[in-house]
Amino acid sequence: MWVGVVSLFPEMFDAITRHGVTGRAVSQGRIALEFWNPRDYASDRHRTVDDRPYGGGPGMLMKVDTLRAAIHAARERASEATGRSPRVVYLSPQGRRLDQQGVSELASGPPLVVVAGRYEGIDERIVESDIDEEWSIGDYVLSGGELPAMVLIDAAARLVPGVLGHQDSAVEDSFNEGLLDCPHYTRPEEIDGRRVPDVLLSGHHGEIRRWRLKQSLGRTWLRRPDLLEGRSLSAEQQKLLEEFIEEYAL
Ligand SMILES: Nc1nonc1C(=O)N[C@@H]1CC[C@H](O)C1
Repeated sequence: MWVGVVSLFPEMFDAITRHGVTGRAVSQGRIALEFWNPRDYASDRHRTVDDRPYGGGPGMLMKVDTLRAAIHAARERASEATGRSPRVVYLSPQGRRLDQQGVSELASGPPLVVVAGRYEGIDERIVESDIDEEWSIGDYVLSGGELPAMVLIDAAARLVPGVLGHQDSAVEDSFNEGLLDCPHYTRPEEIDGRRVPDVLLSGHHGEIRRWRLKQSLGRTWLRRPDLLEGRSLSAEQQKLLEEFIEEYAL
């Protein structure tokens, strides 16, 4: 997976390029990240990358010419590196809310150029002319688009074949089945009197699978019933959820 990143702080992305699952994927060449910093396109002595908003008010916007130059350079490189025109996405609270479905769509589409805003954001005319899609990681305001960009890239990278050591762990992740994840346990068998559920010590893989699915369904029912709305459950899933609800009511 190739991703172009437009950011004033490319060094922030060390968090995903040098650590963990994504860092390994980069070192193995399964993921390639390339960076364009608008500051490199500044021609003035102070290498200005921000500008004042028309209409006044607090805060600044990203300067148009340096941002556009960086986006255009990233677009060109995307086509050169992948042979396909990129999808340019901008992270902002005004965007479509990112969820696993959205991650899957983005990961399976054209190569991505991810634009990370700073200050109060970017000129609307750039959104109209240079941005293909606007995405949000949630209803809160951050200092920059770099963390949202890393969230998106990390989630997309996990879907690239071979990135996860044990491919199933992607499937068992929350939201891959559209359900919340089941509880997980590791050594020791008891912590302050709290024991690991016996089924997980039984070695009965079929029972363990059913227990985990039941817990996922039950947790989703308790914590995120919206995820179950309009969702058709298999006969097994329906039975397990009904069992969970009965036990919960006791
Ligand atoms: N929530 C979010 N999901 O994606 N991006 C954000 C976000 O808060 N962006 C900041 C707004 C102004 C600053 O430029 C960056």
